[in-house]
Amino acid sequence: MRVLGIEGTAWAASAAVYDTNADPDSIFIETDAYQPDSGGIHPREAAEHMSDAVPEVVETALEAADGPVDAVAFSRGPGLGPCLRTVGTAARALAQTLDVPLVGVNHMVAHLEIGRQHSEFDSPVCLNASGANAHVLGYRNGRYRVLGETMDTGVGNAIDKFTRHVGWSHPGGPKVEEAAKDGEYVELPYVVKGMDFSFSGIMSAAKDAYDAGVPVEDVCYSLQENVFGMLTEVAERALSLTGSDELVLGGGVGQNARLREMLREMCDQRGADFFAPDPRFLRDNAGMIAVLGAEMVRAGDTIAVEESAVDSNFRPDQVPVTWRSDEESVARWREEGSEVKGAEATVEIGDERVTKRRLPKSYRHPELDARLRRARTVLEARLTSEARRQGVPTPVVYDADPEEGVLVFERVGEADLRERLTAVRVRDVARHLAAIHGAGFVHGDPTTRNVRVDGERTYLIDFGLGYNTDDAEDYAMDLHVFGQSLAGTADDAEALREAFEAAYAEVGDEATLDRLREVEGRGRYQ
Ligand SMILES: C[C@@H](O)[C@H](NC(=O)OP(=O)(O)OC[C@H]1O[C@@H](n2cnc3c(N)ncnc32)[C@H](O)[C@@H]1O)C(=O)O
Ligand SMILES: Nc1ncnc2c1ncn2[C@@H]1O[C@H](COP(=O)(O)OP(=O)(O)OP(=O)(O)O)[C@@H](O)[C@H]1O
Ligand SMILES: [Fe+2]
Repeated sequence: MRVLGIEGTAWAASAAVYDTNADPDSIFIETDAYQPDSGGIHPREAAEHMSDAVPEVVETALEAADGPVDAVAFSRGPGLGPCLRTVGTAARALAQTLDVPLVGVNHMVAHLEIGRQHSEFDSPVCLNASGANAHVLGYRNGRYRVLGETMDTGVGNAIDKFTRHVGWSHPGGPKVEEAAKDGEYVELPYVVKGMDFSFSGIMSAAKDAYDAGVPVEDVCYSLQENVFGMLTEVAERALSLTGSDELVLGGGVGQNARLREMLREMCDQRGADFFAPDPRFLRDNAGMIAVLGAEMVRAGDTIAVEESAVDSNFRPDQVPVTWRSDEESVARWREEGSEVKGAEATVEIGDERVTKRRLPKSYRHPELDARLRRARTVLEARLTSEARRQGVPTPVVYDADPEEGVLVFERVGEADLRERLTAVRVRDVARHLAAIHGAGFVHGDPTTRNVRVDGERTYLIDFGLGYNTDDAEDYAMDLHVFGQSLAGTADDAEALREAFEAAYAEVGDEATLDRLREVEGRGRYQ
């Protein structure tokens, strides 16, 4: 079978024909890139580029193919509305002219599937680091579940906004990478909430630092260290939560050598496998659309022209994954022995006590690493005890050594919640979170792995990402993080989530639930 793929969500007018009998690595891709004269991508101009360039790249791709095509696959979203509409129209016309089926591909799922296919991994955690998006995903129960994502802009767009501020042309990512080679580390914000993260604080701090005269190469270097450190950390959290030992990378920012180096090093350090496709498959390209399009055709997943409207907010978790079996799953935790490897720490489990060590992470800049380990150890000791005073079951803290990053706790529970999920326990967790929010702090990482279970009793552990706050947004993020961890680890995630929110509603502040709705409804494609 031969499938024509067409890509045109933002900057790349691209076409490729994938022949399922040929090696997917060798696929011929024709791309014509839009380059703005000044500033960032102008949606109208980009759409004009698409209407000029798409027919040409399609013609070139069809000429390079060995014979007629059996289907036309196109990016239905997410992306810029004017571009999507232009390319959608071209794809529909072509499918009708050639009299072949039409396939509507989710661009973000294509970014991760190309890595999964080339890697030949079974069911990896997928990190999508692209211009308008940043997600950590894992397949479970027929969908790619979003385990974590940016709470504001995509990672590439965040970097590109900084480079516009300093007057560099679009795209900024490669220029930051080049400038960073001569830079030294300066402190910038670092924001991770469970497996979610945010770039707005770090980006305004980077602009301020530049305006205050910090050498631009130092700002670039430090931006990369923090932003990619955050992405690597959340990828590791996803590996730890799901028990997976495979990671694949996707998206245009994945072309950055420092990001790839950090991810590889993190995976090496925890004994996981890492795969990043070639740059031509990382940036926007029609090869990935054609390859996923072929999988979808094989699964009978084609669409009628009348139902092929584009969707600029098309989320990856909206896609029914027809081409993979329902039985497959990213989650595959095993029995752990007396030494547990978490995302941040190794935990030695004794009969009565556990010793948690935040060992240095070699992928992280040593200064950032020391700062995070120290601060999190202090906070974890303080908030674990503070939660107990609020009546929330937590382990007793026996000893804390912030310089070494070591904590000694009472051993609690028989298992992690992810292995014993029930509605009763999930409601209990909601009440614990309401209690600590009422006392003016957040847990920061309430996942099904950071709750220990003993009969019906549930204990909160791992307060290292907690902090004092009276902002409803922060409380809402605790609920959001727990909901996402259910999606990644539970079979009946929806029902459990409802039970969780209903229990929070009974005892917690209504404003927090209102804010949760707002957080979850927020458009993320800025
Ligand atoms: C929806 C779709 O239109 C969008 N596409 C997109 O963002 O293009 P993509 O090719 O995946 O990524 C482009 C981004 O990738 C960044 N980039 C390219 N090379 C880079 C490098 N060496 N280091 C860092 N960033 C880089 C660019 O600065 C730009 O922000 C997306 O996937 O989010
Ligand atoms: N006090 C405790 N009693 C019993 N088991 C514990 C205790 N603390 C930690 N564990 C076990 O060790 C695992 C990892 O601990 P913890 O979550 O504190 O480490 P981490 O590296 O921060 O992990 P992650 O960031 O992946 O959640 C827990 O999921 C739990 O199984
Ligand atoms: Fe993309």
